Formats: sequence, C-alpha cells, structure tokens
Amino acid sequence: MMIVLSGAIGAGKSSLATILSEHLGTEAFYEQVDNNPVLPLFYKDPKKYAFLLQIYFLNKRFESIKKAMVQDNNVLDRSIYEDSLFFHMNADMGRATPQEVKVYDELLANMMQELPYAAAKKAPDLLVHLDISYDTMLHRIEKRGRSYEQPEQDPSLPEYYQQLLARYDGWYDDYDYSPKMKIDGDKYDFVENPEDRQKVLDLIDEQLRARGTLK
Ligand SMILES: Nc1ncnc2c1ncn2[C@@H]1O[C@H](COP(=O)(O)OP(=O)(O)O)[C@@H](O)[C@H]1O
Ligand SMILES: Nc1nc2c(ncn2[C@H]2C[C@H](O)[C@@H](COP(=O)(O)O)O2)c(=O)[nH]1
Repeated sequence: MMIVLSGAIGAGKSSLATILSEHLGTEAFYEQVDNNPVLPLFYKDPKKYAFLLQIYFLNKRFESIKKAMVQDNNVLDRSIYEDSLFFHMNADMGRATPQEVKVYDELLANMMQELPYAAAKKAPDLLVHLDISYDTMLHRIEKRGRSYEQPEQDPSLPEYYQQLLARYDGWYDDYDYSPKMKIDGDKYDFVENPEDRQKVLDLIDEQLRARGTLK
C-alpha cells in the first residue's frame, strides 16, 4: 500500500506520516528538510537559489520514492506532484528564468517516466491532502520554529505563503493520478488530541476500505 500526503508548509504532513505509518504498520519516508543545505540559502536569496533548490528536492524525492517502492507498504510525506507547483509559483514571481523552467519541466517529465507510477503499475493507493487556512499555516510555522520560515525574518513571506495556499486549492482539484481525499487540518488536532487523531485515522481507513486497499 502506498499513501502519499500533500499540503502546504506546516499542514501536518510529517506529523501525520509518522502517525499513519505507525497505525498501518508501514514505513514513513520524509522530505529532506533539516539536513537540506540549500533550503536556508533559498530563503535568504530566492532568486539565486530557486532553481538549485528545486533540483535538490527533485533528486531527493526521486531517491526517496525509489527506496519506498522497494517496500510494499509506505507513507510518503509530500508527493512529487507538488514540486512543480512550488517551482512554477517561484518562476511566476521572477525567481527562475524561462530556460530554467524549461529544463526543470523536461527533467521532471523524464524522471516521472521512470517511476512505476508512469506505467500505472503502481500509482499511489491514496493521496491524503491536508487542507489548512492561512492563520493555521502561520501558527504551525511559528510553532515548529524553523528560523528561515518565520515572517519576522522576511516581510515578503506572508504573501508567499498566501499565494502557495491559493495554488494548492486548484492543484488538489486537478489532481487525478490516484484516489484522493481531503482532511480538514484546522478542525483536527491529530498531534495533541487523541480523539481527533482517531477520527482522522478512521476517515483514512474508511477510504482505504472502500477501495479494497485495507481489509
Ligand atoms: N493537526 C494538527 N494540529 C495541531 N498541530 C499540528 C497539526 N499538524 C501539525 N501540527 C504542528 O504543526 C507543526 C508543523 O507540522 P509538520 O508535521 O512539520 O508539517 P509539514 O510536514 O506539513 O510541514 C508542528 O509543530 C506540528 O506539531
Ligand atoms: N521552493 C521550494 N520549496 C520547497 C519545495 N518543497 C518544499 N519546500 C520548502 C517549503 C518549506 O520551507 C520546506 C519544507 O516543507 P514542508 O511542507 O515539509 O514543511 O521546504 C519545493 O519543491 N520548492
């Protein structure tokens, strides 16, 4: 069983990946963040580092998907399908050149052809999208405390976060690589509240059972 999680920054993907993998007895595969040397550089100088960061993420994501595919059961914290959303938004903000966009889009398309998803042999069994409001996003980013993501470090970040959330709405509506479901990340505190956690796990189990993925 392969489950992929999606959602904006601070939506709760890593937290839910841990909870869900423990619940299902599967392995969680996390995005490369704390040991990512390019991420702090990107936040300091997005125009200079947007393309490099994107290549870094794409390479790490591909590596992680290859490792995940070796296991039969896994949960992936963020899907490869969201990478392009981030990069195109940054490009639209003038942080990447049309040539960089072309190279990236072609590289992504090439790499996607190598994934078993492409042959529809092993599309994810379910995409679980964590939907959050802007206020929740800011609160969670603050709670987690990565310094380079804090709006006090850079007054342009609130606008960046708002744009990102707005793009996610359309992205989720258009996503059609696998079955999908949305969880209200404002409503359920699956990190601190055991009842909410159980409700979220029940919602996911229900979707997996309905599709015969979970007996
Ligand atoms: N549903 C939730 N309710 C309360 N706190 C949450 C929830 N989801 C995540 N958090 C908290 O928000 C912060 C960001 O969560 P994280 O799982 O790292 O998000 P993501 O991986 O999507 O960026 C963490 O401090 C986490 O404990
Ligand atoms: N420019 C991009 N930034 C990205 C991408 N994927 C993740 N990120 C950033 C956003 C956060 O600051 C951090 C980790 O994201 P979480 O949602 O896991 O907190 O990395 C990307 O493709 N491009």
